[in-house]
Amino acid sequence: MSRSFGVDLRGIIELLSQHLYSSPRVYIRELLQNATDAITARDGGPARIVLEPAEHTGDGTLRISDSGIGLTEDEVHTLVSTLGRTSKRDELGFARQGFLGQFGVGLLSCFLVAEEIHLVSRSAKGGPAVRWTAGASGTYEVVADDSARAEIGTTVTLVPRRDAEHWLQHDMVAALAREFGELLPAEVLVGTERIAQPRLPWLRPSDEPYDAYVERLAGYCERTFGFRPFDVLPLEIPAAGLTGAAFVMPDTAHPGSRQAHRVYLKRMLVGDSVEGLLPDWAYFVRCAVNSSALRPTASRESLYQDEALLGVRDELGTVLKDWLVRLGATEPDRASALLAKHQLGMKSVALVDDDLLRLVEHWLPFETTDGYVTLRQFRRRHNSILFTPDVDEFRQLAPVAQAQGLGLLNAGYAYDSELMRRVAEVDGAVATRRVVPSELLAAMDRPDPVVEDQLRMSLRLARTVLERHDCDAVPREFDPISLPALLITDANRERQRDNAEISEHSDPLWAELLGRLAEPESTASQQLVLNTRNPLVRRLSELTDRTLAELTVESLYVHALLQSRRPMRPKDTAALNRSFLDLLDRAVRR
Ligand SMILES: Nc1ncnc2c1ncn2[C@@H]1O[C@H](COP(=O)(O)OP(=O)(O)OP(=O)(O)O)[C@@H](O)[C@H]1O
Repeated sequence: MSRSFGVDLRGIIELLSQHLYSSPRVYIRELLQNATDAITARDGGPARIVLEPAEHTGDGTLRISDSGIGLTEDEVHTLVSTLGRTSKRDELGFARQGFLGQFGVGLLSCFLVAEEIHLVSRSAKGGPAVRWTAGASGTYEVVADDSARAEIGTTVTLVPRRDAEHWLQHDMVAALAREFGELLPAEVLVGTERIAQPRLPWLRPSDEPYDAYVERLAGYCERTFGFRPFDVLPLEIPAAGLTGAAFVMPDTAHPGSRQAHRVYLKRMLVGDSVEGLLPDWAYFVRCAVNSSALRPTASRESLYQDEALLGVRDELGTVLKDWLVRLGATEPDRASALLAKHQLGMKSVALVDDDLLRLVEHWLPFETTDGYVTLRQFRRRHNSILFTPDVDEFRQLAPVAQAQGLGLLNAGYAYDSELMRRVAEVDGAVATRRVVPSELLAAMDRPDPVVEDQLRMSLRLARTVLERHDCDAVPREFDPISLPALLITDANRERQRDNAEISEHSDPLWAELLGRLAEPESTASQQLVLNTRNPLVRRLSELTDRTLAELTVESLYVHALLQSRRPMRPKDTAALNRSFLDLLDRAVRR
């Protein structure tokens, strides 16, 4: 007698195909999963799954037979014919240990490729064999037929949907069975070809030398992820029934790139681009793992975000961190090569992890006025780290700082300034300090009073010219001599505050100097520091042509602005054009 599922089956199939499963290919996974679970439930019986694709059955159908526990007629009614019913949960609805399935909808995925499903089964519990036939239209039939099957187990036959015939053909079935079921703990055959290999590739047989093991895993990584790993780490978390391997990528990876791990749950593939297994900072590591305790989402294509997954993520993060610290201690050259490639990730972890902070201090080179050196080397030379939080500011201040014998570090790249703050938190406030531009000003000498006097008129003129740029002119003697002027953007109020800050940390001489520098009458937001050692600046006082003197001052301002690499405002561009073209005009006319 034909019965109805009592639901709109076509609607459900459409729901599954469009919103749950990414592709019809998952039907093979669901069939393999049911066969494996049935074998597990039989406990101790033969473990054999045979897939016969269309070329083998000869009638376009696919047959999959297992030596599992089978189904009685009653079970076919209650379990197979009732959507959402499953034998793989206990009375309280918890997933039963050892089984892959849990939702009671997997068999329906066969309707993504099949018009009809035939199931013939004989139960290990006894009773006659039973035949179940269901159509995608939503009807099914159950018939007890003792002659349908002699051995205990189940055979499912799929009659293809129109246009889905290719899903049931040999090459497709073999490829999918290999992908999903390669590690299943049963003998899996497609036709006569054996698919499953019982050994998890990352487990090391007791007689395998460690080097050969690492080499074998490197080959596995190349085949699976497409890169030869920088290093291979075996993984084991007994509490999560997890074993596997982590592969460190040899080249720069993007910190924002998606994690893509190959994950098996109870030896069935979940996917090869599964996310969420490692902390975000470990973006340069790929894992292949099998776990018996983590849970899949309903689609079985990703991991369910629960406490167990969070625990695993933390533990794997610790394993990777320990490895990094060990590498730094035992193989410093390799550690620094790795750090150089994965700087961003390392820096981001170092912000929250002191072990990694030490590693970064030891091995990561930073741009400084001493060239590329590590934080540790820099601190050894200068006691504390004076840094700029901005690359442009570093470019502008480095030559001046260098000439004054001050060590300056470029902390203008991602995470650098935060790292400096972290070092100060861990090692005390004096360990690192942000440079304030006026600090450099403080390190420069005031000009000789005679020179200052000679330049008095020029300075007055310069202040008048620069007023329209909201800029003050300040004379100082500094190196390098070749640099005529340095532009310091430092709003007055901000400067006062910075000065107060420096006074707290500096010796009394500096504090006094800074006190003198806090010229209260100046409210300009910028200062053009004119280098009184520079010949061009010196010659300013000799100019009798006022217009030429004004043009020269404006050119010095624009030049210093360009040097500072700050954005040009329209009025700056106008000044650049005016001064450059007028000077050119004068030169040509002469
Ligand atoms: N090959 C089989 N041998 C024995 N029982 C089977 C077989 N295939 C399906 N069943 C029974 O039918 C039930 C429903 O199967 P279905 O694949 O729809 O869901 P499930 O495997 O329980 O859960 P999931 O939706 O997570 O796959 C199973 O719980 C199982 O009891």
